[in-house]
Amino acid sequence: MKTGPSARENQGDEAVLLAERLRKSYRLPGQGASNVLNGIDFAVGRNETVGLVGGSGAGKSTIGRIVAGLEKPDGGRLLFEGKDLLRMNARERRHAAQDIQTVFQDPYESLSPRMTVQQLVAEPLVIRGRKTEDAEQRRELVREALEEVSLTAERYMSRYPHELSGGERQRVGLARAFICRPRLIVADEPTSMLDTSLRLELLQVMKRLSVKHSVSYLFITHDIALTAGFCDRLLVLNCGEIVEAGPVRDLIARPQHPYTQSLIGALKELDRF
Ligand SMILES: Nc1ncnc2c1ncn2[C@@H]1O[C@H](COP(=O)(O)OP(=O)(O)OP(=O)(O)O)[C@@H](O)[C@H]1O
Repeated sequence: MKTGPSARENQGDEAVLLAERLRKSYRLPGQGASNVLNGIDFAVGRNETVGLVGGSGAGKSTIGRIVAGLEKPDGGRLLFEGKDLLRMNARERRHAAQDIQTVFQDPYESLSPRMTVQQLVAEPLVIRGRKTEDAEQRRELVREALEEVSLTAERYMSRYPHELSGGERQRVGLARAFICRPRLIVADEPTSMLDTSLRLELLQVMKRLSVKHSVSYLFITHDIALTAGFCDRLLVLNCGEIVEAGPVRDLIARPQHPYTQSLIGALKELDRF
């Protein structure tokens, strides 16, 4: 296991995503710049689920937004399958965006209330502008995508987001993410609005789909307990630096950095509660 701010694992060759020296700061009116990411390095391997853990304000979602193309870093490199996402032209970036999908914490925010489930799940195909499918073929792909997340197509296709439970909405979000067969999914706290049993169910569906479709996840969470059975590897982010990185079981069993030790310690305290 490697610790320290420069902990970059030797995954460059097979990495789906490779971040090098990523920097980001925000400037608020009347205040100086605040450094959120201080030159971080990490990799996500092919078919790998990498957990990104850390406390509130550590910079986790900032990383997620940068990888998803929703925000630009101030510096560094971000290679997706060997190509630098930060140096692509608009057309290349749009193309890459289809291979990198997102699932967010709040499905209310990410699903348009005016679209039916059928339209929502089909939308990425429409955006992609695939000429190969007609409306009937698209409907069939939506049906398959819904069945894959264990939603019966007939029951759900014509519903609107407000007619779904929180867990169902997150499954629709997953179906939307998977329908274009991405290679990487950034999942930012996808389960945090669900209760414990729904949380586990959603993680099981996510795991099943990633194995079936060979997808890698960058799984962002403040809850290290969730990562134990779900992630292959963990990155621990504290104050804009990756302070520790390694296989999830090793890292939880033998945390090296004091910050990781405090996260694991809090977990054990909770168990005793
Ligand atoms: N658009 C913005 N303008 C100014 N500051 C921002 C902006 N977005 C994020 N920040 C600040 O950057 C820091 C990191 O935010 P980020 O959302 O990445 O943290 P996080 O680790 O995801 O936290 P949480 O677990 O609470 O969601 C925070 O201090 C936040 O206030």
